[in-house]
Amino acid sequence: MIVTLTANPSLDRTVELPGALARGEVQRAVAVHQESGGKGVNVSRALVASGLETLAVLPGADSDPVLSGLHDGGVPFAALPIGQALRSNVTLTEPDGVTTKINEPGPELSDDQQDALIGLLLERSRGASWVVLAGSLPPGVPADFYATIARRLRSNSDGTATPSIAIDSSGAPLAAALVGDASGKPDLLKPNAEELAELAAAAGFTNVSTADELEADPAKAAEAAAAVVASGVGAVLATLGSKGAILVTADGAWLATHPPIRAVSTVGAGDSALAGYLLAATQGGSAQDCLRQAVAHGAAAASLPGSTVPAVHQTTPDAVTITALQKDSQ
Ligand SMILES: Nc1ncnc2c1ncn2[C@@H]1O[C@H](COP(=O)(O)OP(=O)(O)OP(=O)(O)O)[C@@H](O)[C@H]1O
Ligand SMILES: O=P(O)(O)OC[C@@]1(O)O[C@H](CO)[C@@H](O)[C@@H]1O
Repeated sequence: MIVTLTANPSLDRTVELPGALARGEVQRAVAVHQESGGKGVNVSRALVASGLETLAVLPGADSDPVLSGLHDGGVPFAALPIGQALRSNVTLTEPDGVTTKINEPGPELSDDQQDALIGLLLERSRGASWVVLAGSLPPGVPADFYATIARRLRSNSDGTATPSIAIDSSGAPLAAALVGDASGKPDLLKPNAEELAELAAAAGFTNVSTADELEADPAKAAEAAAAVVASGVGAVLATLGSKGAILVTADGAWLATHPPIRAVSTVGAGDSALAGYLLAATQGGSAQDCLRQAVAHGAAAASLPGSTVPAVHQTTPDAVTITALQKDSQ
């Protein structure tokens, strides 16, 4: 069982434009898609699509459209009512694949609600193989929320094995994943290129590069990710958009690439990549198998509209090329 936590879920509305986005103009949409979203929710949706056992833990009332969508989509969830509506995030897609996203801050969670959400997660993740802590934190929630949860999961004394912990976030909550002792640090981090640049700087990597440089140079990205692993994180799966992804562990570093696809909407591609990784990991796959399935899932997600997530049969892992990389700078 893979449990996901989305502290700041969203109703994702994707608006397809007939041409390029024209600021200040009235434009007519060609189509609109609406899906329950938020990073952990997307991971759970992708796992359900491939028949894996998962539970999405999130705040929200039963009547909230995000929860109704999960219910209708057959995605198991456990929700904490918070007396406020969840947010809506809007995505504008242009025919050439350019995607513009506007994310709301989301409803504030009080201290009591934060404690209750952690309690719900701890209770429902007993016996889980993985817990995924994903997405931004809503207003009121401290940046070290995920580290606090990781510590609580690991200090659980109920006799069940501690799950592996994956974190996919950005900004301050992501940087906080590197602070403190080992018990608060994740087994797996899933940054994109921009987040990897921030993380590497936070990990003290002096040869810091921009996101564009890391996307263009996987060897440099592997060096940056190796600095993050050296700071106490189990593994870094860094997704590099159309350039594929790298995986860096204490044992090695690899690049995975997929032949070009026609990108329709990249929203949720990173979440699908993480789901692909976890799918292979729970089937006992090697590091390279996990990376291969991550990139196969990411490429399939990018070729689907809105934040649609692929099932494993829609992915093409055999088309993915894996190359070993040197992870340490010379
Ligand atoms: N234009 C593209 N062409 C081919 N594959 C893509 C493209 N964009 C994304 N992907 C695939 O999806 C994976 C994740 O993409 P990306 O690095 O953009 O994630 P992300 O920024 O975390 O996405 P999100 O936050 O929207 O889920 C990549 O590793 C790659 O496999
Ligand atoms: O605002 P956050 O929490 O950083 O990201 C939220 C979000 O952009 O992430 C998913 C795509 O990865 C979408 O479903 C959702 O709208």
